[in-house]
Amino acid sequence: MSETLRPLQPIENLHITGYEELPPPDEVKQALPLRGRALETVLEGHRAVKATLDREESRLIVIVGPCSIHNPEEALEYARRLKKLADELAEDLLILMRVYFEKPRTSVGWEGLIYDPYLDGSHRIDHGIRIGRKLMLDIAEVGLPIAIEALDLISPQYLQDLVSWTAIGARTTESPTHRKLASGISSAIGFKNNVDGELMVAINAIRSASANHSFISVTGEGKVAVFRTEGNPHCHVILRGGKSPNYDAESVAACEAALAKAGHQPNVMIDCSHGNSRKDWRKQLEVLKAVSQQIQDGSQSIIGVMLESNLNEGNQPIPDDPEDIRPGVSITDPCVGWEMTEIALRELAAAVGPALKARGTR
Ligand SMILES: O=C[C@H](O)[C@H](O)COP(=O)(O)O
Ligand SMILES: C=C(OP(=O)(O)O)C(=O)O
Repeated sequence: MSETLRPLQPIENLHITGYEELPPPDEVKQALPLRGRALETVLEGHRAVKATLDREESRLIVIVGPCSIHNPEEALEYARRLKKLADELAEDLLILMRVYFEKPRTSVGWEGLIYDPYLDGSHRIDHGIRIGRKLMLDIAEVGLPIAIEALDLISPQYLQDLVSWTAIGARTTESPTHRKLASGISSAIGFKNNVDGELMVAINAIRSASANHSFISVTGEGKVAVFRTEGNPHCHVILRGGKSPNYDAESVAACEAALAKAGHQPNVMIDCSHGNSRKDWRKQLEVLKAVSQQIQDGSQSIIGVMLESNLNEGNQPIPDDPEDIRPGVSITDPCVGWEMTEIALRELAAAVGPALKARGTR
């Protein structure tokens, strides 16, 4: 299956062991088309998130779901449960599901469903893209808008039409190529502070992604091309903690001030996980409560929260035999289990609803 690159010069491809061609994005999209209810879900997701960032609507955006998805059936079961909850809380919360397929590792580790769908190091990216796209279509068909992290610079051509909100992660917020990509992405996009907790990289990322750029990518037909962008007008910050947490009112106010100084909208999302939870799922609930309290106390800049949640709580190392993976449990960062997720989001909606309504809209 894998072909070997024959070097033209003895200095080329010294460390490349082979390659496989992928079908062009349009071919995959034609085989797995976005239409009907799924298309309506994506469009409504785009509209509602942007309306919230533009302060035309005042619900709280909630990005909730597994740290990473490794089992499509379990992800769909999660989506069905979440859809019911999203409908129940729709007056106060705009709920999107985290459908994270590409994991940025600190050093090495499983890199997500797209990169290694069989969790065995075979890296069947050709299968991963199709499996991922099919699952995204199924989730959108259920009626839940989708949130992803854009990590790879080419895979958006295969998948991004299904996405209603995008994140650039802590390890790539400072990357010029990701900022350029973000400038051309159709959905609203959140930039995390970096892993050390440095905020200015996210503010600079917004400045960059709001501007026009040119970069190299592939077309739907699979041809290499120069893409020109006009800049993304719907960028915001995500505070995810770093060396220390940054979800407290003082950190949020500092972020608000930095955004205002840079001439950007004071739109801040809080990630309850990662550096803010010290990767302890119980602490995510504490962070969520503290953020809820800030909104009740009148915060105007917090437009959303992110929660890592799965069918079952906690996480697990990937066993040697993927058959031994415990069902519904994260194989990356620890997640809140479903029962606690329901309780926490119901409490959040009841607590912040009146304050959000009092915020008003333009
Ligand atoms: O969200 C997931 C992880 O925090 C991220 O991919 C880094 O994980 P790692 O430090 O375990 O590699
Ligand atoms: C990798 C993630 O987060 P961060 O970039 O904040 O580490 C994530 O949200 O899955």
